[in-house]
Amino acid sequence: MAKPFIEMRDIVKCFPGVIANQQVNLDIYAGEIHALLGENGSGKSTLMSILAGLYKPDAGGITVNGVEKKFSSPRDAIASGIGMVHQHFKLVNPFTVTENITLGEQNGSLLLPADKLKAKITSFSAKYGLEVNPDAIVGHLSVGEKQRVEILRMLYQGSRVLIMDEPTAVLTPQETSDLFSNLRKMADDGCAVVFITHKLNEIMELADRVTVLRGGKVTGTLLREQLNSRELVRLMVGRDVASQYARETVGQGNVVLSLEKVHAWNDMGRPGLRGISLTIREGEILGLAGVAGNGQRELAEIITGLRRVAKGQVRLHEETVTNLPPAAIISRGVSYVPEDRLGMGLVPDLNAIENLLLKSYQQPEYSGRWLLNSQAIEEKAVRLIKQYQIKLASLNQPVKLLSGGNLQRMLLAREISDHPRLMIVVYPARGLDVGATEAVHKLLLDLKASRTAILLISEDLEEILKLADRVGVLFNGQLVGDFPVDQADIDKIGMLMAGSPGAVDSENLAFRNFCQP
Ligand SMILES: Nc1ncnc2c1ncn2[C@@H]1O[C@H](COP(=O)(O)OP(=O)(O)OP(=O)(O)O)[C@@H](O)[C@H]1O
Repeated sequence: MAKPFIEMRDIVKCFPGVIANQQVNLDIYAGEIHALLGENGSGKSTLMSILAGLYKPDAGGITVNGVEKKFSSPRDAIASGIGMVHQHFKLVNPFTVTENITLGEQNGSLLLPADKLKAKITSFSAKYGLEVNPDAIVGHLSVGEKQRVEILRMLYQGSRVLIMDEPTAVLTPQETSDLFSNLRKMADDGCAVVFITHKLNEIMELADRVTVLRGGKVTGTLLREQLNSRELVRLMVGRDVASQYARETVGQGNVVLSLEKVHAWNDMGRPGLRGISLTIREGEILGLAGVAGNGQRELAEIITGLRRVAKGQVRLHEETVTNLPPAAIISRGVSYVPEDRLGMGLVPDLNAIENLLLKSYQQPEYSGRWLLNSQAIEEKAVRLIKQYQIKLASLNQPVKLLSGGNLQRMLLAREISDHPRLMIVVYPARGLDVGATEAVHKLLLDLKASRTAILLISEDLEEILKLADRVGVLFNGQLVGDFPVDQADIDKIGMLMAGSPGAVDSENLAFRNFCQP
């Protein structure tokens, strides 16, 4: 067998209070797609950040092509042919694709005439199917295109090992399938691809080998022919995980939320919601499927008061609340777990106590006339941390250092502890491993059992079919289906998500007339 291109040996990395990597060994071969699987906080990103030169290991070593290397910066790793594409892209929006790809270039390529530079980029694009216009302004590109620019940037700088940190978390199904075929082309060309994922189906589809981490240690490395989902889950969480839940029958409770022919503009000044009507009752989960960008964000925001309704009505418990400010909506028992956990849901630089009490610190039990009751506040935070099993190195750590699963638990802990009458939750399991997903799903089902009405917006059809009582589909700002879950099937929903003919009126000129100022 050929020698590995990369060997990571006995890697140890500690953070205050946490051993993120404990004696980890990992081999990466040229021409393979190697998946790195593990629960939230199992140490995957840390290990890859060491390989990409972002962190220095406390112990252990790395060899590239048999030569021992010590990386002090990502530049060193890139010089050894190792590049990482992060979940949050590191691109400069006002610059063009070409400018972004050559940014920070050290080898003099900037001196190449612009047409030669473009030709070089275009040849990479063509070779691996990474289509993108070299003159486009990056800020105008879709998420999938931005990711292609990041990959091109790494290839342009000479990367032969491409590390992708949860590359599909922000992609549509079509973009995901394009990405997979592009990654395969790179591997066939002799590059090594390491991709971090929580999604077992992606591993089954794409990986040549999988290394599983748990609690900072490797629990196993499996070859493609040895792969089976159950074994992977067991290596990852150390036990079997429920794949189905007993579905509680829903009573015909009172209507909590009703929308009547709601229209709203999106951020681009275009119709974002186009005549949406729906209701959700007590103890009911309405699951809304749809490809991201079809009105999901606008819908959550008009209910929570973060976006103006241009026409139509929003009612909570029969009371009209259209265009009331967010504080008035919160005070009526509405909780919101947004898509963007760190940008909108939590304050990254504040600690766990501050984030957990952000909405309730003004309540009399936590604040006296002049001063906050810091003991009561801390006690409540500690109680929530324990109850929701949030793993923290310290109470004073800024929450931006937490893993995705712990962030989501913290957000849910805060929102659920307010005993909401309506919960809006957007992509709840995005970026979470199976164990954390199971925990989040259980929290939502417990909430439903306590009669909360839940609007679940998700791109994961299996999640919707597993949790929801009713299923709707958002397409092009319209609700193009609303049926009981037992009448829903994946093909039918998939057709609606893709905008099956007749479902949508494409022009909807009447909307413009309603909404023009
Ligand atoms: N910069 C940091 N400072 C302190 N602790 C950190 C830091 N980076 C990671 N950790 C901790 O190290 C552990 C491993 O985290 P890491 O991000 O590597 O896990 P992961 O498997 O990539 O998780 P996820 O799937 O949620 O991204 C976690 O307990 C995390 O909280």
